[in-house]
Amino acid sequence: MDYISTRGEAAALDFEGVTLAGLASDGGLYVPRAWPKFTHAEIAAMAGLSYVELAVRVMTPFVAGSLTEDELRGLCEAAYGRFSHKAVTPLAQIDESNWLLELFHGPTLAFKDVALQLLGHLFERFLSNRDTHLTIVGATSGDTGSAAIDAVAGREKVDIFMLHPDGRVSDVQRRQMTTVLAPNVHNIAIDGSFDDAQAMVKRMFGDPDFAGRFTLSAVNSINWARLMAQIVYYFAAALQLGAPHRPVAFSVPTGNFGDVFAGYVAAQMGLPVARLIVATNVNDILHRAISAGDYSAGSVTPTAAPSMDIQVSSNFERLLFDLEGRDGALTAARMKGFESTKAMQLSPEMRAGAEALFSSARIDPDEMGIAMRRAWDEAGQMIDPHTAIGLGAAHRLQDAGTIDRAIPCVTLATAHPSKFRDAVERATGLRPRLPARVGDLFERAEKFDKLPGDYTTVRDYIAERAVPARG
Ligand SMILES: Cc1ncc(COP(=O)(O)O)c(C=O)c1O
Ligand SMILES: N[C@@H](CCOP(=O)(O)O)C(=O)O
Repeated sequence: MDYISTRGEAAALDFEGVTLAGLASDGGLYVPRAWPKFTHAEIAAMAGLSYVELAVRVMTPFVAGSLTEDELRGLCEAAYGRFSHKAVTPLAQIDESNWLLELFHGPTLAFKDVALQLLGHLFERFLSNRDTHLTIVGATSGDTGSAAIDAVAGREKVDIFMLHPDGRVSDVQRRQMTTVLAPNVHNIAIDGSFDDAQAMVKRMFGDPDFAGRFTLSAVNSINWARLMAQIVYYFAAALQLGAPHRPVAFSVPTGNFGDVFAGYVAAQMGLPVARLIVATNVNDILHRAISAGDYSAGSVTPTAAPSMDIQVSSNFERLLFDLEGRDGALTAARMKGFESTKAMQLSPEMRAGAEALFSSARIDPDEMGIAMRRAWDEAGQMIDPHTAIGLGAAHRLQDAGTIDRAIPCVTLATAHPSKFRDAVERATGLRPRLPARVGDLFERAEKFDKLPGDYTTVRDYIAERAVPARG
C-alpha cells in the first residue's frame, strides 16, 4: 500500500513512512492511493471476531509492505490489552433505534486511546531499527494530548511537545497531561484557542529553519495511522448490529473531522453505512459545510464540549480531496485559498457528493443538556457533553425523518462523563465519579509552561529542548 498527499506534490510513501512523517512535505495529508475494498462475504466472515482479530483484518491492507499480519497482531494485542473492557469498544442500547458505542475504556477515558495506544507501539516498532530520535509536536483541545502522552511517556527515542489552549480544557483533561512527569513529555499551555495551537504545529512542519533540524512527527489525526485505527470500531459496531446484511447509521460528535472521516473510510471499504451524522456544537463550520456548502471559519466560542471547540477541521481536506476527484492540484489551490481568506464554498457537485453519505446538525447547549438528561432518565446512561451532542443530533434527524428509525443508529460515545464532571453536573444535577483507574490524579504535582500565542516563541521553546536529527 502506498500513500499520496492530498496536495499532490509530496513523494508517495509506504505505511511506515507516513506514520513517521505525520504531515506531507507539501502541507497536505496522506491518504491511501486507493481505498481497499472488502466484499460482502469478507465482511460477513468478520462477525464474531475478537476486537484484536477484527483490527488485524481491517488494518492489514493499510499496513501491507510495512508490517506482517503477525507483527500487526502483536502490536494490537499490546495496545488493546490496556483497555478495561474485554470488548474494547462495547455497544450499549438506549432505545429501539439508538445505541452508544463506548469508546472510553482506554487509559485516558476517551476515544483517542483506541488509535494512540496503537500509534505508541507503531512508533517504537518503526524506530527500533533506526538511529533516529523523533520529535512529536501536537495540539490538543484536551483528549489527544492526554492519550498521546500516555502512549509515549517514557519511551526511548521520542520526545513529545503538546500544546493546549490555556484554560480551555477541563481540569481532568489538563491533569491527565500535566501530571505525567516523564522527562520526554513537555506540556505547553498557550494563550489562544485550539485552532491557534493546531496552526502553529502545521507551520512548524513547513518551517525550514525548524523542520530541517529535527525528525518531526505528529500524533494528531493529520497522521494517517490515527484514522486507520479508528476505522475498526465502525466495523465492530456495525457487525454486531447485523452488517453486512443490514445498514447502520452513525452519529459522530465532530471537531477535527477525524473520527467521522474514519467512518467515511469504512463506508468506502464496503461497510454498509446508511448515513454519517456530523454533529457539532456552536462552533459549527462542519455543519455549515455539509448543510450549505459554506466552509468558513468564524472565531472559536468556548463551550461545555471543549474538545470540539474547533473552527478549522484538519481532516476535511481529506474529504475535499475525494470530492475533487482526487485531484491534488485542485485541492492544494482550495486549501491555499482557505488558508489566506478563512473561507471556502463547496461547488454544487461537491455538495452533492458529501450529501450522499453525510447529514449534519448543530446542537446548542440547551439541546445538549436535554440529550444528557434523556439518556439518564430513559436509559440510565450518564453521558459526556460531546456524546450528548452526537445523541442530540441523532434524535433531531430521527424526529425529522432524515434517519429512518428502522435503521440502527450508533452514537459514538467519545469520552467518559467524568472527564467533564462540572458540565455534566450543570446539565443533570449528577456528578460523575472518576473511575479508579485514574488513581490519585488530583493529588499529583503538575508540570507545564505557559507561553504567549506567538509562533516564534513557541517554536524556539521547542527547538531549545528537542533532540536534533542525526547525520
Ligand atoms: C471527547 C471528544 N469528542 C469528539 C471529538 C471530535 O473528534 P474529531 O476531532 O475526530 O472530529 C473530540 C476531539 O477531537 C473529543 O475529544
Ligand atoms: N479534540 C481533539 C482535537 C485534536 O484532534 P485530533 O483528533 O486531530 O488529534 C483533542 O482532544 O485534542
